[in-house]
Amino acid sequence: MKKILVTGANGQLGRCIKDAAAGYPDVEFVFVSKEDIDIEKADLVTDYFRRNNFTHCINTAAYTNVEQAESEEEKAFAINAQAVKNLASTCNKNDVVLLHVSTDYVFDGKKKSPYLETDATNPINVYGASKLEGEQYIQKITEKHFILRTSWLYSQYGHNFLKTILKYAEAGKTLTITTEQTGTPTNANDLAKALLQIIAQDSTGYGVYHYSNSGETTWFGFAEEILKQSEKLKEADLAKTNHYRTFAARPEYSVLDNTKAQNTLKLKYIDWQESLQSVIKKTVINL
Ligand SMILES: NC(=O)C1=CN([C@@H]2O[C@H](COP(=O)(O)OP(=O)(O)OC[C@H]3O[C@@H](n4cnc5c(N)ncnc54)[C@H](OP(=O)(O)O)[C@@H]3O)[C@@H](O)[C@H]2O)C=CC1
Ligand SMILES: Cc1cn([C@H]2C[C@H](O)[C@@H](COP(=O)(O)OP(=O)(O)O[C@H]3O[C@@H](C)C(=O)[C@@H](O)[C@H]3O)O2)c(=O)[nH]c1=O
Repeated sequence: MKKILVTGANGQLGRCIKDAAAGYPDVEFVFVSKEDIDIEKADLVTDYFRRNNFTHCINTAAYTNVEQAESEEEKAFAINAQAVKNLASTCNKNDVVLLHVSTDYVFDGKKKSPYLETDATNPINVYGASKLEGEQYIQKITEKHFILRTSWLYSQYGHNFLKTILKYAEAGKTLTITTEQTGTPTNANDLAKALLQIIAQDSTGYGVYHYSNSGETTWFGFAEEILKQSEKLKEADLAKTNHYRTFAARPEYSVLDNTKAQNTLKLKYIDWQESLQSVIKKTVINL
């Protein structure tokens, strides 16, 4: 029987995996939050693996505040790189398959067509650099790994762009949204299902994969679609900018090419606008 450890259980992806896990009654899931297991504490992690016979570990725990990472570099690397290094070596020692989530922000965004897994990485912010180092440790330390790079995650849970936009709109605030970056919004519920599908089909095509919804847009385009679909779009309250000031630089273009995962892992790709509809329904009710 498969026994899957899921870290970062209270984060948005962790919570989406918990929902998706209901479709797998024959699998044992163990969800741990930071309060249960702080992944920075290597001894705790080692001991926890010793006491449990996990077959898989899905690591969703991460430092994800892109802006704050610029002034908390040490903390970002401790969680996204050092802790991941320890997790990889514990998985390796216990013959546990590690599924890890990474980001489009490992790229510099200078490309003009979707990024392939083989394209050179070159992060332009601290968060992206820390996530890349985490990826590199995994690749060096343990063969049995799947690293899924995704982009612009949103869901009905946690903090994300979709919820920020809906809250601003509810409060009647005017939104000024950047057109400076192009990428693909990805429903975290779709990613959760994809991760569980990889495990269910006993895939052994270990390596790095790109997984996002399909299509592309700017953050402005994403905000506009959120407001349209939730019937809150008032043109006068939504403005474009190409000078939105931030601490962290972000890649100008970070669309991910999903062909490898489609062909090798047989993962289905869902249009981002179509996928947004299901989350909008849940999120509006939850606000
Ligand atoms: N959100 C996005 O847009 C994208 C995310 N990703 C990646 O996807 C993954 C999931 O992201 P998402 O669910 O959105 O992120 P969240 O920030 O919602 O969740 C991350 C979780 O990790 C927990 N965590 C932080 N530090 C530790 C620690 N030391 N030990 C254990 N748990 C810890 C956090 O707890 P607490 O809040 O208490 O600190 C939080 O619950 C991450 O790897 C992220 O880098 C990739 C692309 C896009
Ligand atoms: C809130 C807001 C943001 N923006 C801009 C800032 C930024 O360029 C862009 C996105 O803002 P956010 O800070 O919400 O998103 P950001 O934290 O950059 O999102 C990233 O998170 C990490 C974890 C990832 O891995 C990435 O894939 C990506 O999803 O929108 C506006 O233009 N107007 C606004 O009102």
